[in-house]
Amino acid sequence: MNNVVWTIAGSDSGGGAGIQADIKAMQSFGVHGCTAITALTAQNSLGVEAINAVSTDIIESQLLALEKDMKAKVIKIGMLANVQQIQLISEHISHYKAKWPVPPVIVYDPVAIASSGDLLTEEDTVSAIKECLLPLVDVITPNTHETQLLTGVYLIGPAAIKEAANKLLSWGAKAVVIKGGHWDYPSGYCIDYCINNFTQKGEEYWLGNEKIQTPHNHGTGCSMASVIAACLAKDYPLKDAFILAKAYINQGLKVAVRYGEGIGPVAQTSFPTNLADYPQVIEAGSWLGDELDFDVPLDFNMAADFAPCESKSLGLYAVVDSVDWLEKCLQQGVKTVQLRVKNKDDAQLDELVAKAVALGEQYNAQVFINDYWQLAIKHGAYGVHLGQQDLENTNLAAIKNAGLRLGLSTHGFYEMLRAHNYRPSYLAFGAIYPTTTKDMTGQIQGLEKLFKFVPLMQSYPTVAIGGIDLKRASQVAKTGVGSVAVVRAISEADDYVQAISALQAAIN
Ligand SMILES: Cc1ncc(COP(=O)(O)OP(=O)(O)O)c(N)n1
Ligand SMILES: Cc1nc(C(=O)O)sc1CCOP(=O)(O)O
Ligand SMILES: [Mg+2]
Repeated sequence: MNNVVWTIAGSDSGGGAGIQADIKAMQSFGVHGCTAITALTAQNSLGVEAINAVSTDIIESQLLALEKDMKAKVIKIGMLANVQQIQLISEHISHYKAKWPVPPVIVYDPVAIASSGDLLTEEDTVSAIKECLLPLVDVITPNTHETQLLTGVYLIGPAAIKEAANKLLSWGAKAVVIKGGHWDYPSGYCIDYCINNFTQKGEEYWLGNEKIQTPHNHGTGCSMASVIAACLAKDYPLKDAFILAKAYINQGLKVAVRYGEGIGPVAQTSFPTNLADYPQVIEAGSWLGDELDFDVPLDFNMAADFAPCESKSLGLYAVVDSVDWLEKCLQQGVKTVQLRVKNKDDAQLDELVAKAVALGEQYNAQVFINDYWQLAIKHGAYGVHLGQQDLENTNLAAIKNAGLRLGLSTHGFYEMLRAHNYRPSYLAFGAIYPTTTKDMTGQIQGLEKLFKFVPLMQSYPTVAIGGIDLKRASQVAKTGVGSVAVVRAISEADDYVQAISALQAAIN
């Protein structure tokens, strides 16, 4: 695995921002940071005294040395001190994208030094960024001040944020993260925006949390972009990298201290493990969603705090596609079962759900119905299991008011925090391993992430799903997850009775 990330940026003699912050933030996320220095700034906690641009020859010699031996998976670009530097870096990036066996992902954090905006106010600088660099950039991460300088859009509200982000996309960037640390909208909150045309067209995300009150925030921009770069190098999707970067900054701001007379640097800490440091995923129907003028989908009716499950540990969880299999599992003592049927007509479904609910009652077990929440309500099921894409067109209030439990699927940090908005009855993490039961391309989490998800969501019953077989079940259980959900490990076993008892033993 190539965990090399380069930072092409300026040195901050005060140690709080630039190259110095980048390497520390990258280190916190377990990637190796290499550097090509573009400027030697003379600064301390009171301000910037000088910016000494490094010559393009010296920058090039650093890039050539790295290219020969330590190619990067992700390149983070920070301060570029003049048009010549922008042109040089653009030429090199263009060569890497064309010639390297694996083209690097480019994260560009435009730096308008201090609050004066010096480096981004020259017209030729902005044109060089637009014309040469932006078409090569995968993710640009300006703060609101830098966004205004680059786009000319005055950021008075959410519509203006979107307009500016779309301008940056139209100039070639594949994704835009606008850091809201300097934006006080709504008052007392820090709201960040991301639009991603990188993997999927026009996916957008808003994150928010109450502003952390500290003057010691030097280096937050560089650190946030470096964490995004590090996470992308570790194959996190951008929406998860965005979440983790914000959580890391929140964690660092809470313990930041001063080292000189002036503003101290954001503290460089470690992978965020405290839920209180994570931002909120802002959604339609929430208070912050209303403040940001989100449209509420027609069939959606927000609800949170669903009925709890009897126990925090749901044990072996059989996911089956027929009433016949449901009964076989119940007969073997499986206490959590899900009816997951696809492609049946309405009349058949009604009957299947009615039978599944009756069997659950007969065996005193928790039967969840996948997808068909109206039928689950109609027949008084124990609970409903829904995916993230179901959330927009489900009347959650109806499920809650009927007293049904709600289980939610999550695939990564972003979806986990989104699900947390609804305080469901349990959270499922998947797909832990590759599976042939369902196309989970790009959504395989692995055990390392499961080890992070479980303690963050410790107030919920938790479930792991995807590619879990008898050999893997005990490893999965060691993460502390309260339940292991399987399809093929039971349905394709040579002897399902023996498989169920072996899985139960492995989990316990
Ligand atoms: C326990 C559990 N976890 C995740 C899923 C996946 O549900 P969903 O996202 O609704 O996808 P489909 O199962 O409908 O394809 C699940 N069913 N059970
Ligand atoms: C139905 C399902 N949902 C998943 C998710 O990650 O949301 S993975 C999955 C398939 C699980 O099947 P098996 O145990 O055969 O791998
Ligand atoms: Mg479903």
